[in-house]
Amino acid sequence: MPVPGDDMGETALTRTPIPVPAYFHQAEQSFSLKKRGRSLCYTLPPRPPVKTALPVSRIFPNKQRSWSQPRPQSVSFRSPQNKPPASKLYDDSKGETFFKQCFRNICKLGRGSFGEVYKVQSLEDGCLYAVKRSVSPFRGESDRQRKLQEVRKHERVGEHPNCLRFVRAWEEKRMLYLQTELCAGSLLQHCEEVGGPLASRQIWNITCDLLHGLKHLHDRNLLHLDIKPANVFISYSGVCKLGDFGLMIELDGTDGSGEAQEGDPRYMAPELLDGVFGKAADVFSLGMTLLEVSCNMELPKGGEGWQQLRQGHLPTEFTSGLPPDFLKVLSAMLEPDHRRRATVDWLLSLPSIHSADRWRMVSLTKQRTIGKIITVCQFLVWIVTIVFNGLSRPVLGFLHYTGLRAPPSSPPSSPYPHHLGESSFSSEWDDESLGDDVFEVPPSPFGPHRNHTYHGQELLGRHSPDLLARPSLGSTSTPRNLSPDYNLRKRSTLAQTPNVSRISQDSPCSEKSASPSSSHSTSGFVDAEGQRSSFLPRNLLSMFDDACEQ
Ligand SMILES: Nc1ncnc2c1ncn2[C@@H]1O[C@H](COP(=O)(O)OP(=O)(O)OP(=O)(O)O)[C@@H](O)[C@H]1O
Ligand SMILES: [Mg+2]
Ligand SMILES: [Mg+2]
Repeated sequence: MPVPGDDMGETALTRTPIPVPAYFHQAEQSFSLKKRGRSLCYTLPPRPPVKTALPVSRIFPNKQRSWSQPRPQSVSFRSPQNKPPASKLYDDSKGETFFKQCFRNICKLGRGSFGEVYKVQSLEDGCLYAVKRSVSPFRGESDRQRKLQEVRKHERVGEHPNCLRFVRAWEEKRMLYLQTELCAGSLLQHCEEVGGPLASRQIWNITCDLLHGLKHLHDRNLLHLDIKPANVFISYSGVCKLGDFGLMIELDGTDGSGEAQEGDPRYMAPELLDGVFGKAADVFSLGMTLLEVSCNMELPKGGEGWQQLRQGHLPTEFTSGLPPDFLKVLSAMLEPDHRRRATVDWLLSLPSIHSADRWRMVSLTKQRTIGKIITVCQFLVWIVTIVFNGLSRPVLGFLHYTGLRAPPSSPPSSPYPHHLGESSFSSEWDDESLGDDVFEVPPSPFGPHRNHTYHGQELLGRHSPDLLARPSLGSTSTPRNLSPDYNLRKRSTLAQTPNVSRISQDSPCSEKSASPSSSHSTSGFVDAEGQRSSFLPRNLLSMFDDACEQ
């Protein structure tokens, strides 16, 4: 018997509400608070074994493809030309990789299913960046094309203050490298550090930032499809940015769902199960992200709790403490029916979001102004130190000459013996072998192997004491639980790292503006101590908190 359709061209059957199972109320118990210290490797499936060399066929002639050549090649879909990435520093005859010649590897920031992300310093401009290197070599041309798509997607996103900035990409020895702006960490890492629900001001700020970032994507007919706290990055000035565009699809008139993949099931919109890929799916994932960070709730990957959240039931034991305005926003984002779900434009037009946005603008402006004042003060202190040093030397020489002061027992060594070309991690980036363990993180100086040299941390400390304190992680998404002993050491280390007030700058690209001496300060905290101004160290992410509180 034909089923009568309604004016939306829908059958009555599709509108029938899904029956609620009798044992549904028990699902309430399936929600839990977030467990601390659980690393992402718990949730990721084991990676397939990687072949470290191209398969050699005895039947078909072994054609050398251009991308399997050892030379680096720039990857761009805007100007597709097979040419090496531009850098004055790169010398083809040296035999070292482009990465090794042009960057200093500081530490590992995190790891996802696609790549491992490293904090690096460009030896060309001195700025800090993040470089994501594909986790395994291209297995063939189709695998390569699939991986290269992330570059095309990044290029499509373009520039927006709430989207991670893409710098460039290149491929070398069957690996893809993506260079992006460096952020202080992911929202997931921030929440792990806070260890509880975020303050309401922070939540509003995150909501505003991410809605603006999402508007930028949706206005360009782009769907992110992988919005989650691990893919939201917090800049050094506390601005939230959408990143990891690996699953992004372009609607561009066509459905685009042919190539679409669902992201993390915890944040996935229900309609994706039916193959309906639309902007509403991103709004739902953003809603889930906000629910997680505002309630410190462990989102279910499946089961009753998963179903319940996708039927509009928000667990009241978690959401009861949320401000009513925010709860309204959350409910509109988590509307089960994608056709009735709020759009980004509608959300941005809400009075509550409007006023939160205004506060956000004011606090960011204030923060930037304070940052600039601190930078100017630092510069002045640096000038005064130089002038003082210049004057004190002849005076001390004179005193020594007149016998009033004893000479130093040994000549003072250069406090900054390290130069930019050096990398204590160079072996980590040894591309001769491309196996799984090539990118093992060097032991943290705070970890059990504290005797290891770890020059990179000093540089890290200059920009982000918070990251300095955060040990390098095998898996980014969830940082390790920090022991009280570790926190104590962290504090004392920070106290010895005087240049950290530089974090108040907007960009981690402060090497250029830094004093020449400080830009080479990788010899150790003790050396640096006597040389620098006495600014108090500031925790980067606490600036975010401060900005929120303002
Ligand atoms: N620009 C950056 N600044 C700081 N940290 C970063 C940056 N890019 C990545 N990270 C860290 O590395 C982690 C993994 O990065 P990313 O999400 O881009 O990798 P992925 O392999 O594409 O992950 P996924 O499995 O989600 O696809 C992030 O969660 C974050 O902790
Ligand atoms: Mg990711
Ligand atoms: Mg990804």
